[in-house]
Amino acid sequence: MELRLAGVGHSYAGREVLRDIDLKVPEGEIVCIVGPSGCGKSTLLRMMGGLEQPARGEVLQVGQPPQGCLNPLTFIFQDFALLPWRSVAGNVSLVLEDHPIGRDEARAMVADVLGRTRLTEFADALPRQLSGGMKQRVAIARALVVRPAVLLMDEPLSALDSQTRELLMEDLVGLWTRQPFTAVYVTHNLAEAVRLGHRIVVLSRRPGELREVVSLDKPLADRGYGDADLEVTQKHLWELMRAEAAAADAELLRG
Ligand SMILES: Nc1ncnc2c1ncn2[C@@H]1O[C@H](COP(=O)(O)OP(=O)(O)OP(=O)(O)O)[C@@H](O)[C@H]1O
Repeated sequence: MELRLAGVGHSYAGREVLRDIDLKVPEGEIVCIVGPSGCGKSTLLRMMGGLEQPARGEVLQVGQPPQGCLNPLTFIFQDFALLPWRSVAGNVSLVLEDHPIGRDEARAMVADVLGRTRLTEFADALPRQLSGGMKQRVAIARALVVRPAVLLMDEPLSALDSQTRELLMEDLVGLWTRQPFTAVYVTHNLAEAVRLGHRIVVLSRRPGELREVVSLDKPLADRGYGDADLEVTQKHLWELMRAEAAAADAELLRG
């Protein structure tokens, strides 16, 4: 299944935050969204996930979700949102409880996803026994267990230290390489965008408009830390972002 946005725009209390966004999220690709603070990245993600309706334009779901999909549009947020009294396996299995799935099948699905996210040996641990990075891995496992059509990630690594972020980026690349998924990934971090994005969408300052879509052909598995090719793209993204930030500052001065 892919997502298509056509002429999406939105305002809050008369203040325009998004303008005329046309965008495609193709099946099996990770689309990163970057842009200056307050340009509407999270708002756009919420619209893609159906949490909010755009005032203008439309978000279309094209094609079928993958077989066995229990929740087509699944979010992963920055703050993990784990239940502290449930184990790792218990937090993951929670999202299966509202579905007509037998106990054995649910157990097999949880075991599979814990294996894929390298959490098997932590299945019985409680969230308080885990580091921030491990907690976010549990949140990723919980999102994957429902076999989403599109994973919607809002700065999932931004609360973590830089080493942990690096490890989790490797995890996401490994997960995608073994079993490609479709995702939208909102981030402030341009290094994350060039590591994870097949396409990187650059939004302008508010009201967020599509400034540029950068495609990166290099396979995710071949993109490494400090990769020279990626640095060229990262620099280009930074030039775009810097121009937007400077223009936003100038507008503030003009009132
Ligand atoms: N529910 C809401 N009601 C009113 N204004 C809102 C609401 N949600 C967001 N906004 C405003 O819309 C604008 C865009 O917000 P949004 O969080 O989408 O931007 P962002 O690009 O994700 O920001 P950041 O990079 O700082 O996380 C901001 O000015 C924000 O204050």
